[in-house]
Amino acid sequence: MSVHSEIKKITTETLRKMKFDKEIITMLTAYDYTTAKMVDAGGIDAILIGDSAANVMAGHETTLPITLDQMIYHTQCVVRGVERALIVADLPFGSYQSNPEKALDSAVRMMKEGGAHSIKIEGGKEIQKSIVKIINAGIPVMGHLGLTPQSIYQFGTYKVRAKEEEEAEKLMSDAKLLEELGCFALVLEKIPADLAKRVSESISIPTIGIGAGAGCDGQVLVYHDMVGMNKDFSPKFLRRYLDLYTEITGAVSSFVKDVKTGDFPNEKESY
Ligand SMILES: Nc1nc(=O)c2c([nH]1)NC[C@@H]1CN(c3ccc(C(=O)N[C@@H](CCC(=O)O)C(=O)O)cc3)CN21
Ligand SMILES: CC(C)C(=O)C(=O)O
Ligand SMILES: [Mg+2]
Repeated sequence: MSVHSEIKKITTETLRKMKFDKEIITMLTAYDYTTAKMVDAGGIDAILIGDSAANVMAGHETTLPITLDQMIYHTQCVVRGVERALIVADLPFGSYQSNPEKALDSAVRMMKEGGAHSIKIEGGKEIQKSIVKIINAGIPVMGHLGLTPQSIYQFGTYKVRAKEEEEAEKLMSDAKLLEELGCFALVLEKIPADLAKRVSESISIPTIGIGAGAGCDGQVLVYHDMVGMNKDFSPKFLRRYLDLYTEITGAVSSFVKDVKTGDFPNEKESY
């Protein structure tokens, strides 16, 4: 890496400053080199190698089956495509919940083998010791509260979280705890907009929302959802910027037609 790098890299400190300057933070997922390159070139601030790879890459029903080895592989692919964005990698289900030592081992592997710049883990007070252990090793941690998909079998549904006062209060105190522990940012997933706004105003670290309204310090979406590759995922919080499902199936059927009719390859496309 050149010392005289032309590109200004985004760091956890950059995100902190963005909140201070009231500049809204953007994050998208990526799981592979080619996509990461495009997302980075589009000017995104942070790229998340989400455990949503279990869904959009592997076709699983939930995020639970993806392994640490698989997440490391996706992270390695993304890292090769990124020049500017901050790289955040999800620690998958089972790689940090059992004890702080295991959590640190998983985080270290994600940094050392994966090449991530930071890791994200789901939960608050329950995983406090693990968060401290990881941060003490010099690894930046992004928190994740609200709808935490690794706990889906406990929740039972993907409905909005923290609508009731009790859960909202726990979320607020977890958010303050994550700030105190030294997390550099925090994802808020599928919670009422007014709660997300109150949380964002109550802590100094940036909040990045998904289905958490405009009061957050940043917004994140799953790449495949926002480019319209996912036909069967239409939550209210999603904005689709392309209809790639239609575009790509159309392109495939044109290729099929051109080949079957003998139109492709033509003379110019042959040697
Ligand atoms: N493709 C994809 N996009 C995501 O945003 C995403 C994943 N996968 N996988 C991991 C988590 C799971 N997430 C989810 C999952 C479901 C809903 C959701 O709103 N589902 C239903 C409503 C469920 C209900 O009300 O019971 C919907 O409206 O589609 C939202 C976020 C967000 N993450
Ligand atoms: C939805 C985002 C925040 C996530 O955790 C993921 O993509 O796995
Ligand atoms: Mg995730």
